[in-house]
Amino acid sequence: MLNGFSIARIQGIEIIDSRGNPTVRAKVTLESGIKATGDAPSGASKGTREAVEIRDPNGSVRGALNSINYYISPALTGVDSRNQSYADNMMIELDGTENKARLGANATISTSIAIAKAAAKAMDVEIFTYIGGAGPHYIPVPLLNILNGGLHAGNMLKIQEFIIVPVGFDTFKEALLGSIAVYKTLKNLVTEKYGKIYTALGDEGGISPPLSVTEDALDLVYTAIKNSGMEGKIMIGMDAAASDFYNEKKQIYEIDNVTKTTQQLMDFYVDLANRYPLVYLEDPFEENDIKSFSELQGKIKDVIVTGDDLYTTNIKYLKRGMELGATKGVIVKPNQIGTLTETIEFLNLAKENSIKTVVSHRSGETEDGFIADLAVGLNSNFIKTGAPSRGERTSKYNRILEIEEEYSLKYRGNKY
Ligand SMILES: C=C(OP(=O)(O)O)C(=O)O
Ligand SMILES: [Mg+2]
Repeated sequence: MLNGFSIARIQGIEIIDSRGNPTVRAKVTLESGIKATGDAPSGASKGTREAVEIRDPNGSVRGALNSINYYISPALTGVDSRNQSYADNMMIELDGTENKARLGANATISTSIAIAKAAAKAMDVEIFTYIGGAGPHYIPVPLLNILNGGLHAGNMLKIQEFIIVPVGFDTFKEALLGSIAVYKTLKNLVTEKYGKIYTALGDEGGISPPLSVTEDALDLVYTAIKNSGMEGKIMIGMDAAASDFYNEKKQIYEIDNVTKTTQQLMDFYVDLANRYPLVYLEDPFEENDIKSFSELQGKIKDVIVTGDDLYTTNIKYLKRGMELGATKGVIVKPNQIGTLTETIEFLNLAKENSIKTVVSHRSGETEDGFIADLAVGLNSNFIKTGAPSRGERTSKYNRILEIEEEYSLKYRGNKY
Protein backbone atom coordinates (compact mmCIF):
# COMPACT_ATOMS: atom_id res chain seq x y z
CA MET A 1 0.00 0.00 0.00
CA LEU A 2 1.34 3.42 -0.95
CA ASN A 3 2.11 5.90 1.82
CA GLY A 4 4.29 8.97 2.27
CA PHE A 5 7.38 6.79 2.72
CA SER A 6 6.88 5.02 -0.61
CA ILE A 7 9.36 5.68 -3.38
CA ALA A 8 7.76 7.80 -6.12
CA ARG A 9 10.77 7.84 -8.47
CA ILE A 10 14.55 7.54 -8.66
CA GLN A 11 16.59 9.64 -11.01
CA GLY A 12 20.21 9.12 -12.07
CA ILE A 13 22.32 12.28 -12.43
CA GLU A 14 25.87 12.53 -13.72
CA ILE A 15 28.10 14.51 -11.33
CA ILE A 16 31.89 14.69 -10.94
CA ASP A 17 34.17 13.25 -8.30
CA SER A 18 37.29 14.73 -6.67
CA ARG A 19 39.49 13.63 -9.59
CA GLY A 20 37.17 15.36 -12.05
CA ASN A 21 35.79 12.06 -13.32
CA PRO A 22 32.08 11.56 -13.96
CA THR A 23 30.25 9.61 -11.28
CA VAL A 24 26.68 8.73 -10.32
CA ARG A 25 24.26 10.59 -8.07
CA ALA A 26 20.92 8.91 -7.41
CA LYS A 27 18.05 11.12 -6.38
CA VAL A 28 15.14 9.47 -4.62
CA THR A 29 11.79 11.22 -4.34
CA LEU A 30 9.22 9.83 -1.91
CA GLU A 31 5.42 10.10 -2.25
CA SER A 32 5.52 12.76 0.48
CA GLY A 33 7.72 14.90 -1.76
CA ILE A 34 10.83 14.38 0.40
CA LYS A 35 13.99 14.03 -1.69
CA ALA A 36 17.46 12.68 -0.89
CA THR A 37 20.58 11.87 -2.87
CA GLY A 38 23.33 9.26 -2.73
CA ASP A 39 26.70 9.47 -4.52
CA ALA A 40 28.94 6.69 -5.84
CA PRO A 41 32.63 7.20 -5.03
CA SER A 42 35.31 5.61 -7.21
CA GLY A 43 38.58 3.82 -6.40
CA ALA A 44 41.92 3.84 -8.23
CA SER A 45 43.62 0.91 -6.49
CA LYS A 46 40.73 -1.49 -6.76
CA GLY A 47 40.53 -5.10 -5.66
CA THR A 48 39.88 -7.41 -8.58
CA ARG A 49 36.91 -9.00 -6.77
CA GLU A 50 35.09 -5.71 -6.19
CA ALA A 51 31.59 -5.17 -7.51
CA VAL A 52 31.79 -3.64 -10.95
CA GLU A 53 31.47 0.08 -11.62
CA ILE A 54 29.87 0.64 -15.03
CA ARG A 55 31.75 3.21 -17.06
CA ASP A 56 31.41 3.87 -20.77
CA PRO A 57 34.55 3.78 -22.98
CA ASN A 58 34.62 7.61 -22.99
CA GLY A 59 34.67 7.68 -19.16
CA SER A 60 31.06 8.76 -18.70
CA VAL A 61 28.62 6.86 -16.49
CA ARG A 62 25.66 7.01 -18.91
CA GLY A 63 25.19 3.25 -18.72
CA ALA A 64 24.83 3.37 -14.94
CA LEU A 65 22.38 6.28 -15.20
CA ASN A 66 20.32 4.20 -17.62
CA SER A 67 20.30 1.38 -15.06
CA ILE A 68 18.76 3.76 -12.53
CA ASN A 69 16.33 5.52 -14.83
CA TYR A 70 15.05 2.55 -16.85
CA TYR A 71 15.44 -0.49 -14.60
CA ILE A 72 15.88 0.40 -10.92
CA SER A 73 13.38 3.27 -10.75
CA PRO A 74 10.45 1.35 -12.32
CA ALA A 75 11.22 -1.70 -10.14
CA LEU A 76 11.43 0.21 -6.86
CA THR A 77 8.59 2.64 -7.41
CA GLY A 78 6.02 2.04 -4.66
CA VAL A 79 8.50 0.28 -2.34
CA ASP A 80 8.54 1.61 1.25
CA SER A 81 11.84 3.47 1.68
CA ARG A 82 12.06 2.21 5.30
CA ASN A 83 12.45 -1.33 4.00
CA GLN A 84 16.11 -1.03 3.01
CA SER A 85 16.86 -4.73 2.76
CA TYR A 86 13.78 -5.33 0.58
CA ALA A 87 14.82 -2.53 -1.80
CA ASP A 88 18.45 -3.71 -1.86
CA ASN A 89 17.45 -7.31 -2.48
CA MET A 90 15.23 -6.23 -5.35
CA MET A 91 18.27 -4.55 -6.94
CA ILE A 92 20.40 -7.65 -6.31
CA GLU A 93 17.74 -9.81 -8.02
CA LEU A 94 17.26 -7.38 -10.86
CA ASP A 95 21.01 -7.38 -11.44
CA GLY A 96 21.31 -11.16 -11.22
CA THR A 97 25.12 -11.29 -11.40
CA GLU A 98 27.74 -12.09 -8.73
CA ASN A 99 29.29 -8.63 -8.90
CA LYS A 100 26.58 -6.13 -9.97
CA ALA A 101 28.00 -6.20 -13.49
CA ARG A 102 24.62 -5.74 -15.18
CA LEU A 103 23.24 -2.70 -13.35
CA GLY A 104 26.61 -1.42 -12.12
CA ALA A 105 27.60 -1.07 -8.46
CA ASN A 106 27.80 2.69 -9.00
CA ALA A 107 24.08 2.63 -9.84
CA THR A 108 23.09 0.32 -6.97
CA ILE A 109 25.16 1.89 -4.15
CA SER A 110 24.10 5.45 -4.97
CA THR A 111 20.46 4.34 -5.01
CA SER A 112 20.84 2.32 -1.82
CA ILE A 113 22.36 5.30 0.05
CA ALA A 114 19.74 7.70 -1.31
CA ILE A 115 16.93 5.43 -0.09
CA ALA A 116 18.39 5.30 3.44
CA LYS A 117 18.85 9.06 3.54
CA ALA A 118 15.30 9.66 2.27
CA ALA A 119 13.81 7.32 4.88
CA ALA A 120 15.79 9.01 7.69
CA LYS A 121 14.63 12.41 6.49
CA ALA A 122 11.03 11.28 6.25
CA MET A 123 11.20 9.87 9.78
CA ASP A 124 12.94 13.08 10.93
CA VAL A 125 15.83 11.19 12.54
CA GLU A 126 19.57 11.49 12.08
CA ILE A 127 21.02 9.21 9.42
CA PHE A 128 23.33 7.52 11.94
CA THR A 129 20.47 6.66 14.31
CA TYR A 130 18.30 5.52 11.41
CA ILE A 131 21.05 3.13 10.29
CA GLY A 132 22.26 1.97 13.69
CA GLY A 133 19.30 2.32 16.06
CA ALA A 134 19.10 4.25 19.30
CA GLY A 135 22.60 3.44 20.55
CA PRO A 136 24.80 3.73 22.49
CA HIS A 137 27.02 5.12 19.75
CA TYR A 138 30.72 5.92 19.79
CA ILE A 139 32.86 8.18 17.66
CA PRO A 140 35.39 6.18 15.61
CA VAL A 141 39.12 6.91 15.55
CA PRO A 142 40.07 8.58 12.26
CA LEU A 143 42.88 7.15 10.12
CA LEU A 144 44.31 10.21 8.34
CA ASN A 145 46.34 9.60 5.21
CA ILE A 146 48.70 12.59 5.36
CA LEU A 147 51.40 11.43 2.95
CA ASN A 148 50.36 9.88 -0.36
CA GLY A 149 52.18 7.42 -2.59
CA GLY A 150 51.29 4.54 -4.90
CA LEU A 151 48.51 5.06 -7.42
CA HIS A 152 47.32 8.18 -5.58
CA ALA A 153 50.43 10.30 -6.14
CA GLY A 154 53.01 11.34 -8.70
CA ASN A 155 56.04 10.27 -6.65
CA MET A 156 57.88 6.94 -6.62
CA LEU A 157 56.69 5.70 -3.23
CA LYS A 158 55.16 2.26 -3.60
CA ILE A 159 53.38 2.28 -0.24
CA GLN A 160 50.10 4.03 -1.03
CA GLU A 161 49.25 5.65 2.29
CA PHE A 162 51.16 6.93 5.32
CA ILE A 163 48.54 7.37 7.98
CA ILE A 164 48.39 8.96 11.41
CA VAL A 165 46.20 7.45 14.12
CA PRO A 166 45.24 9.89 16.92
CA VAL A 167 44.44 7.62 19.86
CA GLY A 168 45.57 9.59 22.93
CA PHE A 169 42.70 12.07 23.06
CA ASP A 170 39.42 12.34 24.95
CA THR A 171 37.38 13.79 22.09
CA PHE A 172 37.30 13.52 18.32
CA LYS A 173 37.74 17.26 18.03
CA GLU A 174 40.99 17.18 20.02
CA ALA A 175 42.14 14.17 18.02
CA LEU A 176 41.48 15.98 14.75
CA LEU A 177 43.18 19.20 15.88
CA GLY A 178 46.23 17.19 17.05
CA SER A 179 46.33 15.46 13.67
CA ILE A 180 46.10 18.76 11.83
CA ALA A 181 49.09 20.03 13.83
CA VAL A 182 51.09 17.00 12.61
CA TYR A 183 49.89 17.50 9.03
CA LYS A 184 51.02 21.15 9.06
CA THR A 185 54.35 20.28 10.66
CA LEU A 186 54.87 17.66 7.97
CA LYS A 187 54.22 20.25 5.27
CA ASN A 188 56.78 22.57 6.87
CA LEU A 189 59.34 19.77 7.12
CA VAL A 190 58.93 18.97 3.43
CA THR A 191 59.15 22.65 2.51
CA GLU A 192 62.42 22.99 4.45
CA LYS A 193 63.89 19.82 2.98
CA TYR A 194 62.73 19.89 -0.64
CA GLY A 195 61.10 23.29 -1.25
CA LYS A 196 57.46 24.35 -1.23
CA ILE A 197 56.87 23.06 -4.73
CA TYR A 198 57.05 19.55 -3.26
CA THR A 199 54.07 20.00 -0.97
CA ALA A 200 51.70 19.16 -3.83
CA LEU A 201 48.76 17.03 -2.75
CA GLY A 202 47.91 13.49 -3.76
CA ASP A 203 44.40 12.22 -4.47
CA GLU A 204 43.44 11.90 -0.80
CA GLY A 205 44.79 15.30 0.23
CA GLY A 206 48.04 14.07 1.76
CA ILE A 207 51.24 15.67 0.56
CA SER A 208 53.26 13.71 -2.00
CA PRO A 209 56.96 14.65 -1.70
CA PRO A 210 59.49 13.34 -4.23
CA LEU A 211 60.45 10.23 -2.30
CA SER A 212 60.88 6.64 -3.39
CA VAL A 213 61.89 4.87 -0.17
CA THR A 214 59.35 3.80 2.46
CA GLU A 215 61.57 4.58 5.45
CA ASP A 216 62.21 8.14 4.26
CA ALA A 217 58.45 8.74 4.27
CA LEU A 218 58.05 7.08 7.66
CA ASP A 219 60.90 9.17 9.08
CA LEU A 220 59.20 12.36 7.87
CA VAL A 221 55.87 11.38 9.40
CA TYR A 222 57.45 10.24 12.67
CA THR A 223 59.52 13.45 12.89
CA ALA A 224 56.37 15.49 12.28
CA ILE A 225 54.65 13.63 15.14
CA LYS A 226 57.58 14.23 17.49
CA ASN A 227 58.08 17.88 16.51
CA SER A 228 54.39 18.52 17.14
CA GLY A 229 54.71 17.12 20.65
CA MET A 230 52.35 14.27 19.79
CA GLU A 231 54.57 11.26 20.44
CA GLY A 232 52.60 8.61 22.33
CA LYS A 233 49.31 10.26 21.42
CA ILE A 234 49.43 9.85 17.65
CA MET A 235 50.53 6.54 16.15
CA ILE A 236 51.37 5.50 12.60
CA GLY A 237 49.57 3.34 10.06
CA MET A 238 50.20 2.37 6.45
CA ASP A 239 48.10 1.11 3.55
CA ALA A 240 50.59 -0.71 1.35
CA ALA A 241 47.99 -1.59 -1.33
CA ALA A 242 50.55 -4.22 -2.24
CA SER A 243 48.70 -5.66 -5.23
CA ASP A 244 49.79 -2.50 -7.04
CA PHE A 245 53.53 -3.18 -6.69
CA TYR A 246 53.36 -6.95 -7.04
CA ASN A 247 54.86 -8.33 -10.24
CA GLU A 248 52.65 -11.35 -10.82
CA LYS A 249 54.76 -12.81 -13.59
CA LYS A 250 57.94 -12.76 -11.54
CA GLN A 251 56.11 -13.27 -8.22
CA ILE A 252 58.05 -10.50 -6.51
CA TYR A 253 57.32 -7.12 -5.02
CA GLU A 254 58.92 -4.07 -6.62
CA ILE A 255 59.41 -1.57 -3.84
CA ASP A 256 61.97 1.01 -2.66
CA ASN A 257 63.93 0.69 -5.94
CA VAL A 258 64.61 -3.01 -5.26
CA THR A 259 62.71 -6.27 -5.49
CA LYS A 260 61.59 -8.25 -2.48
CA THR A 261 60.35 -11.79 -2.18
CA THR A 262 57.26 -12.36 -0.06
CA GLN A 263 59.50 -13.47 2.80
CA GLN A 264 61.70 -10.39 2.49
CA LEU A 265 58.64 -8.14 2.45
CA MET A 266 57.36 -9.93 5.57
CA ASP A 267 60.69 -9.35 7.38
CA PHE A 268 60.65 -5.73 6.22
CA TYR A 269 57.24 -5.11 7.84
CA VAL A 270 58.28 -6.85 11.07
CA ASP A 271 61.37 -4.63 11.23
CA LEU A 272 59.31 -1.47 10.62
CA ALA A 273 56.86 -2.50 13.35
CA ASN A 274 59.80 -2.73 15.76
CA ARG A 275 61.21 0.67 14.85
CA TYR A 276 58.14 2.89 14.41
CA PRO A 277 54.96 3.27 16.50
CA LEU A 278 53.05 1.26 13.91
CA VAL A 279 49.53 0.21 14.92
CA TYR A 280 47.82 -0.32 11.55
CA LEU A 281 48.90 -2.06 8.33
CA GLU A 282 46.48 -2.50 5.42
CA ASP A 283 46.94 -4.83 2.44
CA PRO A 284 50.60 -5.69 3.15
CA PHE A 285 50.59 -8.43 0.48
CA GLU A 286 48.85 -8.91 -2.85
CA GLU A 287 45.19 -9.77 -2.63
CA ASN A 288 45.47 -13.51 -3.35
CA ASP A 289 48.11 -14.28 -0.74
CA ILE A 290 45.89 -14.54 2.31
CA LYS A 291 48.29 -17.00 3.99
CA SER A 292 50.98 -14.33 4.19
CA PHE A 293 48.50 -11.91 5.79
CA SER A 294 47.87 -14.56 8.40
CA GLU A 295 51.57 -15.29 8.98
CA LEU A 296 52.37 -11.59 9.33
CA GLN A 297 49.46 -10.99 11.74
CA GLY A 298 50.88 -13.81 13.88
CA LYS A 299 54.27 -12.08 13.96
CA ILE A 300 53.10 -8.53 14.70
CA LYS A 301 50.27 -9.11 17.13
CA ASP A 302 50.00 -5.49 18.30
CA VAL A 303 49.48 -4.18 14.77
CA ILE A 304 46.03 -4.34 13.20
CA VAL A 305 46.76 -6.06 9.90
CA THR A 306 43.77 -5.15 7.73
CA GLY A 307 42.22 -6.53 4.55
CA ASP A 308 40.91 -4.18 1.87
CA ASP A 309 41.54 -5.61 -1.62
CA LEU A 310 41.77 -8.91 0.27
CA TYR A 311 38.06 -8.94 1.22
CA THR A 312 36.39 -6.25 -0.92
CA THR A 313 33.58 -5.88 1.67
CA ASN A 314 32.32 -9.35 0.70
CA ILE A 315 31.38 -11.81 3.46
CA LYS A 316 32.36 -14.74 1.25
CA TYR A 317 36.02 -13.69 1.44
CA LEU A 318 35.82 -12.51 5.05
CA LYS A 319 34.68 -15.98 6.12
CA ARG A 320 37.83 -17.47 4.63
CA GLY A 321 39.89 -14.81 6.42
CA MET A 322 38.21 -15.72 9.69
CA GLU A 323 38.99 -19.41 9.25
CA LEU A 324 42.67 -18.54 8.85
CA GLY A 325 42.73 -15.79 11.49
CA ALA A 326 44.20 -13.75 8.68
CA THR A 327 43.65 -10.19 9.90
CA LYS A 328 42.57 -8.26 12.97
CA GLY A 329 40.97 -5.56 10.80
CA VAL A 330 38.72 -5.13 7.78
CA ILE A 331 38.05 -2.24 5.45
CA VAL A 332 34.37 -1.51 4.81
CA LYS A 333 33.72 0.28 1.51
CA PRO A 334 30.04 0.34 0.48
CA ASN A 335 30.76 0.60 -3.25
CA GLN A 336 32.98 -2.49 -3.18
CA ILE A 337 29.86 -4.62 -2.67
CA GLY A 338 27.13 -2.36 -4.06
CA THR A 339 24.33 -2.16 -1.47
CA LEU A 340 23.99 -0.84 2.05
CA THR A 341 22.38 -4.05 3.27
CA GLU A 342 25.37 -6.15 2.21
CA THR A 343 27.77 -3.54 3.65
CA ILE A 344 26.01 -3.70 7.03
CA GLU A 345 26.00 -7.52 7.00
CA PHE A 346 29.75 -7.51 6.33
CA LEU A 347 30.52 -5.03 9.09
CA ASN A 348 28.34 -6.86 11.60
CA LEU A 349 29.95 -10.22 10.80
CA ALA A 350 33.37 -8.67 11.45
CA LYS A 351 32.19 -7.12 14.72
CA GLU A 352 30.62 -10.38 15.94
CA ASN A 353 34.04 -11.96 15.47
CA SER A 354 35.94 -9.18 17.27
CA ILE A 355 37.54 -7.94 14.06
CA LYS A 356 38.15 -4.18 14.01
CA THR A 357 36.16 -2.36 11.35
CA VAL A 358 37.35 0.58 9.24
CA VAL A 359 34.59 2.37 7.33
CA SER A 360 36.38 3.90 4.38
CA HIS A 361 36.13 6.47 1.60
CA ARG A 362 37.55 5.94 -1.91
CA SER A 363 40.32 7.93 -3.52
CA GLY A 364 37.74 9.45 -5.89
CA GLU A 365 35.11 10.98 -3.58
CA THR A 366 32.30 13.48 -3.51
CA GLU A 367 31.41 15.99 -0.83
CA ASP A 368 28.73 13.72 0.62
CA GLY A 369 29.43 13.03 4.30
CA PHE A 370 27.36 9.82 4.39
CA ILE A 371 30.13 7.45 5.50
CA ALA A 372 30.54 9.51 8.69
CA ASP A 373 26.97 8.63 9.66
CA LEU A 374 27.55 5.05 8.56
CA ALA A 375 30.65 4.72 10.76
CA VAL A 376 28.98 6.23 13.83
CA GLY A 377 25.69 4.41 13.26
CA LEU A 378 27.33 1.01 12.99
CA ASN A 379 29.81 1.71 15.82
CA SER A 380 32.82 1.19 13.61
CA ASN A 381 36.18 1.24 15.40
CA PHE A 382 37.75 3.47 12.77
CA ILE A 383 36.91 5.75 9.87
CA LYS A 384 39.42 6.24 7.09
CA THR A 385 38.78 9.34 5.04
CA GLY A 386 42.04 10.97 3.97
CA ALA A 387 43.87 14.11 4.97
CA PRO A 388 42.09 16.95 6.79
CA SER A 389 42.50 19.23 3.82
CA ARG A 390 40.04 19.04 0.97
CA GLY A 391 36.27 19.34 0.82
CA GLU A 392 35.53 15.77 -0.18
CA ARG A 393 37.49 14.60 2.91
CA THR A 394 36.60 17.40 5.35
CA SER A 395 32.87 16.82 4.69
CA LYS A 396 33.23 13.53 6.59
CA TYR A 397 35.32 14.99 9.41
CA ASN A 398 32.99 17.96 9.73
CA ARG A 399 29.95 15.71 9.93
CA ILE A 400 31.56 13.80 12.82
CA LEU A 401 32.41 17.08 14.57
CA GLU A 402 28.77 18.06 14.24
CA ILE A 403 27.55 14.72 15.61
CA GLU A 404 30.02 14.85 18.52
CA GLU A 405 29.01 18.39 19.43
CA GLU A 406 25.30 17.77 19.23
CA TYR A 407 25.05 14.34 20.85
CA SER A 408 28.10 14.29 23.16
CA LEU A 409 29.07 10.81 22.00
CA LYS A 410 32.18 9.25 23.50
CA TYR A 411 35.35 9.15 21.40
CA ARG A 412 36.91 5.69 21.19
CA GLY A 413 40.47 6.99 21.55
CA ASN A 414 42.85 4.45 23.08
CA LYS A 415 40.06 1.91 23.42
CA TYR A 416 39.62 1.53 19.69
C1 LIG B 1 40.91 4.23 -0.44
C2 LIG B 1 41.75 3.42 -1.10
O1 LIG B 1 42.06 3.63 -2.40
P1 LIG B 1 41.10 3.42 -3.65
O2 LIG B 1 39.83 4.13 -3.36
O3 LIG B 1 41.89 4.02 -4.77
O4 LIG B 1 40.91 1.95 -3.78
C3 LIG B 1 42.37 2.26 -0.43
O5 LIG B 1 43.08 1.50 -1.08
O6 LIG B 1 42.15 2.04 0.75
MG1 LIG C 1 43.35 0.18 0.83
